[in-house]
Amino acid sequence: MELTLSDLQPTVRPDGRLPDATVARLPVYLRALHTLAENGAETVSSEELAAVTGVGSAKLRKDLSHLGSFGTRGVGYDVRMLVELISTTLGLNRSWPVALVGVGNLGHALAGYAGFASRGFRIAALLDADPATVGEVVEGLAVRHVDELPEVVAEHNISIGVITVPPAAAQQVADRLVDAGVRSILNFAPCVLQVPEGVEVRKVDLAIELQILSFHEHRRLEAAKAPTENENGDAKKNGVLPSSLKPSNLKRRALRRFPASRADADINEEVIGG
Ligand SMILES: NC(=O)c1ccc[n+]([C@@H]2O[C@H](COP(=O)([O-])OP(=O)(O)OC[C@H]3O[C@@H](n4cnc5c(N)ncnc54)[C@H](O)[C@@H]3O)[C@@H](O)[C@H]2O)c1
Repeated sequence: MELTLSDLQPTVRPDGRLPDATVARLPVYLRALHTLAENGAETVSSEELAAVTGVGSAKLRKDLSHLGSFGTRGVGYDVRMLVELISTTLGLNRSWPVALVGVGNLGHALAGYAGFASRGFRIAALLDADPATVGEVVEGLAVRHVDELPEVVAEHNISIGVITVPPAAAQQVADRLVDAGVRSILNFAPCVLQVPEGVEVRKVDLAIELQILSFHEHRRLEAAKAPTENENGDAKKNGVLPSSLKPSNLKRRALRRFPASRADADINEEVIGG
């Protein structure tokens, strides 16, 4: 059966919201669908899309069912239609003006990143506090002083603020963005921001991502060093927590080393167990 976009009615929750986890996965599906479309694919099965996005196919089908059930058995999803639907759901069928505060190393790099525009985000303003930077033209935009934030937000109808200042200045910049009327903030500074209810903050922290990778590398190395050390004595490969890292053994070792400090030895099994 041929379906048109008007047949695709998102089935969001009664409160008008999609589950947060679904929202977080939609951009991942969208990126994969763009690649499929560029390679000439017209349809895609849920299994194929699941494989290229690394999401389980049942979860993927459930996510897409929130947007309207439109996959055709034996044919799959219409790639173009799915791109439209996800883009509309994410509000990407318009361009969002973004203000970036902190035009240092990272700010310069982000200002020059072409990927924003192609995904629906336009850097409309750059701001900084340093008189040496204010007035500099970066990617065709003259850097404005951060004191001008309220005027800049009104002038460009800014909806999203990006913070790329040092952590010590990030809260103050967030407060200024909120006072100026910005309700969505992307924070690159390694700190937690306090914002009033109704303001969305997303944090990007490369160091945290690297630390998570470090944990997995560490596990792999430990498993390779002691392949026979798991509980059954099997020589299992990756993904097995070696006994030296097992929470119970870590706890025992810690208690041996620091017998007076039971609290310190109370290791969070959930975190270590992965
Ligand atoms: N999220 C990540 O993965 C990631 C990666 C690298 C850096 N960072 C973080 O990004 C931030 C910027 O890093 P960088 O290397 O570009 O630093 P930088 O020192 O090169 O640039 C910071 C800029 O912020 C400006 N600034 C300082 N206080 C300000 C204020 N109150 N208002 C407006 N502008 C102000 C400075 O004048 C400077 O131009 C830091 O917090 C850093 O830790 C994050």
